[in-house]
Amino acid sequence: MLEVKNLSFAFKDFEVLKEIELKAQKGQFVSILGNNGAGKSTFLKCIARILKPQSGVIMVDGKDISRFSSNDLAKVVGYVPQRYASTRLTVFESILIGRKPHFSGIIPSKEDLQVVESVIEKFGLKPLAFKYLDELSGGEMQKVVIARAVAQQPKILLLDEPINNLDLKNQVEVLSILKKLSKENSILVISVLHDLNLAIRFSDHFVFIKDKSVFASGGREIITPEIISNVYGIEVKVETSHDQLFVVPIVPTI
Ligand SMILES: Nc1ncnc2c1ncn2[C@@H]1O[C@H](COP(=O)(O)OP(=O)(O)OP(=O)(O)O)[C@@H](O)[C@H]1O
Repeated sequence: MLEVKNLSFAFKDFEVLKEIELKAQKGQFVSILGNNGAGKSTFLKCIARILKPQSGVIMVDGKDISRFSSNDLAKVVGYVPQRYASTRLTVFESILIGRKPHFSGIIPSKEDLQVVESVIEKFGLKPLAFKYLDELSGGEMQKVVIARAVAQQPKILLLDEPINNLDLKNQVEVLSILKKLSKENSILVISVLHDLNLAIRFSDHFVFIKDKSVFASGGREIITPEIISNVYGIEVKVETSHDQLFVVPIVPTI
């Protein structure tokens, strides 16, 4: 469904990504992993067409996304950035804007309103629906930004560190919603995550970026101490508990 071929990107002469390859299918939850500055956000921005790669091609269902109109792209790819500005909109209005690519005129349809209502419900945002965004906490705002991208109903949902402002309960809740969405609505979810253990818990596919390239890509079989130690430059153990894998950093006793 998504195929990234030979993608390279540089900021002027500073090369960030080199010959990146990725194939992913609808219904998958893919985690993009790697050190700070490895190029994870840059990779998502290339797929979202915010940045234009110097070479390579990004195909969705066999079509090159560089040829899509902005509106058609918004129906296919949703993007939740790492940082976002707050505006003087209510939570309801902000999520409704996510439906804009689907409007036939300037008035939202009954279906648009129903989607917004169900997304507000799903994210537990009903009590905040008519609050202004600049009155929200960091975590509440983060949920709204994700909810808006979900209301957009894209085929591919890109999220850049979607849980970094959230408490543990909300981290699990948001990742559970995204996981359910990927399975039930056959959406391809691609998320940059820093919490390896939550990434392992929720993802079907992992992409480790190191030295500008894909260092390893695959399922649970690539969650090994060798690969993780190599990518992050820290010694780790990988343990199994309750049928789940856990990455444990080996920290010298202080
Ligand atoms: N607008 C820009 N101009 C020049 N260099 C940039 C720009 N944005 C990012 N970079 C550089 O590109 C590299 C990759 O940045 P990117 O944000 O993609 O990394 P990341 O893996 O998402 O990092 P983090 O985990 O810290 O968010 C970094 O070295 C960064 O300094």
